[in-house]
Amino acid sequence: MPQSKVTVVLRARPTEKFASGNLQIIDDKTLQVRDSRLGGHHDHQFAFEQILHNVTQEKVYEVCGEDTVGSVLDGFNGTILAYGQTGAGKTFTMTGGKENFRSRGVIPRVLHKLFAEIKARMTSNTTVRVSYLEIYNELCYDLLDLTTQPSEIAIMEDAKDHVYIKGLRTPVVENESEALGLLFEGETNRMIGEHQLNMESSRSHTIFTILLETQAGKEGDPLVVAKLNLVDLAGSERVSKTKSEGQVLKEATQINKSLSFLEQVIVALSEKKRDHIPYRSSKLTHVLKDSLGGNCKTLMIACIWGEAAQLDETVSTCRFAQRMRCVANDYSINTRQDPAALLRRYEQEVADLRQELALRDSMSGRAQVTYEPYTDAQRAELRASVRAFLEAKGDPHSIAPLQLQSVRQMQEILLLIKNLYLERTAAAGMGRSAQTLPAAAASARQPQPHSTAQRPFVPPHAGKANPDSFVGDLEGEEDQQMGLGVAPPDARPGQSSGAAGAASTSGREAGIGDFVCSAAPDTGPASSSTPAPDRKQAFEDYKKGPGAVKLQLLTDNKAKLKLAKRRAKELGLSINAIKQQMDALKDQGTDTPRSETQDDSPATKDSSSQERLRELKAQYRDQYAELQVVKSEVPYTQQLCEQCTQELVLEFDTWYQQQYGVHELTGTFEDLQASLDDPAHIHAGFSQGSLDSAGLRSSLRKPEKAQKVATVIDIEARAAAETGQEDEARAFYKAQTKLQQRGAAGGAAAISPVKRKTLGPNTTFGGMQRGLG
Ligand SMILES: Nc1ncnc2c1ncn2[C@@H]1O[C@H](COP(=O)(O)OP(=O)(O)OP(=O)(O)O)[C@@H](O)[C@H]1O
Repeated sequence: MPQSKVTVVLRARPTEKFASGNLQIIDDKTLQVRDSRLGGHHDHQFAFEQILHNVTQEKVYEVCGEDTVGSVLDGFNGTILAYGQTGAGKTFTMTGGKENFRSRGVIPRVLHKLFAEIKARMTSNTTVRVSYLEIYNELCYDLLDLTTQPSEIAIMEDAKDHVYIKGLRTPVVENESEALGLLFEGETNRMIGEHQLNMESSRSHTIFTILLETQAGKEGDPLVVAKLNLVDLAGSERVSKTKSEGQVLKEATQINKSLSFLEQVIVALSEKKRDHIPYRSSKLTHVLKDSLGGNCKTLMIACIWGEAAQLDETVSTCRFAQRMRCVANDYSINTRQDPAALLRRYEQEVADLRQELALRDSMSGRAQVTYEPYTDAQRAELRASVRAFLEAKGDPHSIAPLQLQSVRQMQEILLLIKNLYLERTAAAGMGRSAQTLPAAAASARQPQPHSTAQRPFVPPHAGKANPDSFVGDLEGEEDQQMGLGVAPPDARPGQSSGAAGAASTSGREAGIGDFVCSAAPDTGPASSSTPAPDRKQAFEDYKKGPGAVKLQLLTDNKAKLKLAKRRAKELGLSINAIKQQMDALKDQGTDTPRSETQDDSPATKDSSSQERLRELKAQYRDQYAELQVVKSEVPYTQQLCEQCTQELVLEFDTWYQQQYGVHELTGTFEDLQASLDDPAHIHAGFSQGSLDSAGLRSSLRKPEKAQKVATVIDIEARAAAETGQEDEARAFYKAQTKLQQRGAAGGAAAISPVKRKTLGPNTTFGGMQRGLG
């Protein structure tokens, strides 16, 4: 498998205060950082695949994006990842300025190139899907569908340990403009906040994924599949500089924490002897597992802000970048078999071959030959022929042979003959045993305790078998279909199938048809003849004995889950009530005409209302923050409950089988699960009256930027039309206009095309008020 190290490119955000005394770009691959603040000089040299300073968005795309598109279309996974301190230009690099065609970032340019390339390749049939994941405060959100709950989104791994995300929408996009539309829509749904270093700081990590499936060969051939992750990480921040407080501070803590997990993974990957890589320590590292040390070509854009005041952050970004350069990825073309297409192809092949066969048969006068499975009537007819053949007296060479017509018919004949042979051998063997060991032969007809593996072959009417008379006994054997009457290996008393079971109790004369390869009845475990108790009953006993510890764990987890749900419900109700009070206060403020005759003066009333409103806002904020925490506990605990239940049932089944020598379980998982579930607790989800998370998130988003986003009809987009970028500009402009129209038509109800501000003093509470109002 080819291997390559992660490519790392440095991009410096333009600034008038570039610290040229500290930062020296030695050549287009080397940056020297001189830190003289601690007295003396500390020089660090950092190497990159390329340094991009004062370059256009187009140049960034050429260096970082262009090759990736071709490679993804060839079936290699790709990742482009922007990393760096807050405000260093990650979002600008990846998405770019939405209002401005010229400043569009890597993602829109990749989309353009991708569709242009698909069109140019023509030979293949490619399906493009996109998804947009946001990881905010360690919870996953679908930026293309805010109604999806974080608990419905799960990071999974397939049989080959490749990561995929369950529960995330992955709509098919037919063209560039549709894909851009989803990108812009997702962008407006991102969580952003405001602090000292960035007025629109991304408070979450986002991954825009393009999934490709190409049918390169004929139907049924493996599909070439690949995914391209375009990652905009939240920026690391020093809260002393950003002056974050409240919710923004909490977010910063989460962001820094998840970036340090990312760093731990990178450190582990760059150490050759490490065999455990802690991918599962955070959602971000788990989602990026394929991109970091996996099957993927990965490129990182390290974004820096080259001012003296940001020197520490620049050094730490460069250090991280150096570690990243040591990470090696293996990559190979990915293929996937589409079972439905393969089936369609085989069906077609079978149909073609049948037609061919029918044509050949009719040309050679064999029109009556059938290739379908034998019916009972056909089988009876064949049996009669075989019988006639076997019973015919005289010189075997002069007997008229059976007319062979098809492979299927030959198989039927061989099965008939094999069955007769087996029965005859068995009958002969029993005849001998009966002479030497009469007691053993007699006991073989009795139920014996033994393990399935040691079960002897027991003809039920051994003593009566007459090897010479078997042909006549073919009659009445229809039901068994030549040995299909074999009793299942774990047949229990009264369950032996076909003639074997019946014959063992009937005492009628033995017939050849009765001699089937039947196991003797299974009466219990290898070591004991105790019959197995009912599985459900046994489960009850198990829960009091060997399963007691696990059951206790399950009970504890269920109690925790119940508590968390109850608290979430209380908080939901309380938040709703607070909101109603806030609305009422606001209405009073605007609707009630003020009267001079009232006891309290308007000024006093006004200030007490303001005071009350402030209190309510504070309560709202605190309870909302608590609700977030409580709600993140629910899916986790629920998962623990489900895991405990599963383990308890599986461990019980193993125990039950060993204890009672049972080989095949009669009940289902659900039978036993039902006795553990309290459906009201486990599956109820959030109760009515509580706010669901999507509802709550939506209620906090506001339609503030939709107009701005698309009212700017970009002159450059039109200019581009004259400079050969017409298609690209048109797609970009179309996607923006669509978003604008949806925003204008839906207002607050069409909540998706809005930008959302999170709570917190730095983001101004007015943002939240507008969202609620
Ligand atoms: N190369 C650039 N050219 C012009 N403007 C830029 C450039 N890089 C960044 N900016 C501007 O700097 C500001 C911050 O950039 P951006 O939001 O992309 O930073 P970020 O690294 O994503 O920050 P955060 O981590 O806080 O989200 C934006 O106003 C952006 O337009």
